Amino acid sequence: MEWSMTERILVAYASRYGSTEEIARVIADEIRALGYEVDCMNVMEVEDVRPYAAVVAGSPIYMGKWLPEAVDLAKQFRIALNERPLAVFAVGYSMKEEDDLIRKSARASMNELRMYVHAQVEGFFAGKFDPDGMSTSDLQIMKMAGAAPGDARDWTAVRNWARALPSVLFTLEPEE
Ligand SMILES: Cc1cc2nc3c(=O)[nH]c(=O)nc-3n(C[C@H](O)[C@H](O)[C@H](O)COP(=O)(O)O)c2cc1C
Repeated sequence: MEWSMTERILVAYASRYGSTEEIARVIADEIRALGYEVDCMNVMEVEDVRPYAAVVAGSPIYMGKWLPEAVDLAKQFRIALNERPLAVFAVGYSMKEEDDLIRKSARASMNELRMYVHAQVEGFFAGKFDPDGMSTSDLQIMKMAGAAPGDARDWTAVRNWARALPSVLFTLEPEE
């Protein structure tokens, strides 16, 4: 099948405090800069994935798992998602450090998702911990985990991942 540059790509994200949304928007901008049409929206706003030639979906990791609404997207649209190229990414604060165990647990955050869909590409990005505006219970959990506030997002890593996506997903380099 030939993919035309006018076909649309969906970037869908879940996000509790906005840091994953910002990563999704940068991913969308990078793909757009390659000449593709891109829609970027919260997973809860997605009505159908069939208008899209490919889908990129991401969620932050909370207590070792994707947010439920992001898993729901995969569950609800599993047939259509398995019929088109799919890339997924997880955002977690633990990933500010490089470590086999952290990697393993980040990969495990997608276990439930993998029950429904098969993604061709998986990405893992460090997130952000900003106590401002955070719920008391979430703040308590982060404090108990001994996390220090900070923004560990690596925009170069995000951009590089996004830029490589169309050629990987479509196995076709976009035309200049
Ligand atoms: C209650 C709570 C639990 C979290 N659990 C994890 C976790 O299991 N693994 C991880 O890497 N990060 C964890 N984080 C960090 C978030 O994934 C990180 O802050 C992310 O950037 C938040 O994304 P958001 O701003 O889009 O909601 C947790 C944060 C909170 C507040």
